[in-house]
Amino acid sequence: MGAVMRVKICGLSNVETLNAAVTAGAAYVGFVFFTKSPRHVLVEQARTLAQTVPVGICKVALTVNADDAFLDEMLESVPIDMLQLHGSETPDRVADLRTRYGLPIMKAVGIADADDLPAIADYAQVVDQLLIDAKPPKNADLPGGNGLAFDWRLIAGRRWAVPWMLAGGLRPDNVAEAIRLTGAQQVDVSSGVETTPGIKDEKMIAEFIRAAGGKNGH
Ligand SMILES: O=C(O)c1ccccc1N[C@@H]1O[C@H](COP(=O)(O)O)[C@@H](O)[C@H]1O
Repeated sequence: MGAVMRVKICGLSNVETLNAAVTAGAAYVGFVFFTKSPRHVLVEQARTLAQTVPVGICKVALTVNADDAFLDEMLESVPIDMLQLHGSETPDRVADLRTRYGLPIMKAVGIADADDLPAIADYAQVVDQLLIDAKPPKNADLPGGNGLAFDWRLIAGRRWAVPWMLAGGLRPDNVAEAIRLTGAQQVDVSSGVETTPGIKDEKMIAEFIRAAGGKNGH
């Protein structure tokens, strides 16, 4: 029997779409704590949402170069299972955060061409998981969540020392091909299941998880 595909739905900000992700079989649900993002949630809002997530589904907090004061406050209130670091956090900063909070860390690494690949192995030394995403365009407002894919052939057949997740421009109509080309066993989506930036669609969420072959093991 093949490995179970694990799907993360990121940028959930209301109970309806959170429930849709849970019901459709998401293994991870993500909350974005980045004020420039159309998916940004406040700490209180995330707390309310996170409290409804069944045990066994990983609740991920996405932050971008967050400082300790914010992380202390957020993690005090919100029952988070994993930190996703989506900024320019260095390997040393990642290692410090992992020790400070005792939570699994997933570091996003942006890929545009082959020169970006060594950073994946560098971060693999200090994280629990890697998130391999498209590098944002220069001057982009957001370091992720732009609906942009990279050339998946760049990572075809490659393996790293820790589990990894594929992200960037995935949609219900391309995720199966992305999985086939890269061998990913975990995939992450945000804008590909939205009607407009920040507005998730329950049907697209279910369609994406079905197309990816996702199950949460429940
Ligand atoms: O989703 C956001 O708004 C966001 C903001 C800041 C950093 C990362 C963000 N999203 C993450 O980006 C990737 C790819 O997203 P997309 O599917 O291409 O829209 C994904 O990991 C999101 O978690």
